[in-house]
Amino acid sequence: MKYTKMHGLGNDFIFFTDPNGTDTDYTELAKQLCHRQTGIGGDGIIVVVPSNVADTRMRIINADGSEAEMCGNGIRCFAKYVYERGIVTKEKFTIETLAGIMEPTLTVEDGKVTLVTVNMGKPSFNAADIPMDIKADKVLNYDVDVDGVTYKVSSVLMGVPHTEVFVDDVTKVPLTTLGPKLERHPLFPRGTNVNFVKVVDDSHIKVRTWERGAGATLACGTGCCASAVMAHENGLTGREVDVAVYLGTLHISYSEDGTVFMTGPAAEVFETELA
Ligand SMILES: N[C@H](CCC[C@H](N)C(=O)O)C(=O)O
Repeated sequence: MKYTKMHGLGNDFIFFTDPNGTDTDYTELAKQLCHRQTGIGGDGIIVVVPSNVADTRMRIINADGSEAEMCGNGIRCFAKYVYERGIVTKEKFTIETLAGIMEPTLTVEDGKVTLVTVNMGKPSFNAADIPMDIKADKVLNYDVDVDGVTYKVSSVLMGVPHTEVFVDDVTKVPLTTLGPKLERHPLFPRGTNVNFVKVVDDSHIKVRTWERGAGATLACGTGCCASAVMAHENGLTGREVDVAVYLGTLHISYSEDGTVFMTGPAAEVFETELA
């Protein structure tokens, strides 16, 4: 089987195509391939499978084997992968995901995809959609207790569940201690990704993420979208925000009608054959 290693700002994935992969259980394969010592290494695997409702379909399985509904950095890489292999030949097309149909628009130079803008759809704010076990139309600055300490969180569904914690310095956040405790907090029946956010000014934020099913990652695309959306909903930024992560920046546009557009790079590292 041919595997391709790709990343979006360091959020890395192992890609392959499976024409018969519509219902395949990839749990064990994901754990095996994502292992950083005994496998290829990655935050997840991403599989190209057929779609009846879009030009193609993306399945994303986290390193722990759990399947996620969507992946922002992954879908930019997915768009590059399918275009450069001729699976899709248009520079604007549709991708079926468990979170709905997403629409990438490609920047192509000499046949190579150099930048991808994705229509990520609209966030869902109601606690029941996230899901979060409280009654709220929108979850802003909600008090959550973790080991006797109260944190103010803002949670949202941006394809996948995201919980925002606004901080003064993203280099001093309890990513690997508080991250997993919020990820699996009883308030979130399907878990949550956790983003620590520093607001720099009206159009710049910095984000560090602990991902559901993958742990601390170098970037999280849906997390950058969720962070920009909730920074605006908290009155802290405008609707056009550059989100800085370890290895670069995503531009998030949160339109007046609620639609979110994410623009950023996608990189192919290597391709290999494994038995
Ligand atoms: N770990 C996430 C899925 C991948 C999201 C992230 N890698 C992104 O770029 O959006 C979850 O289980 O919700």
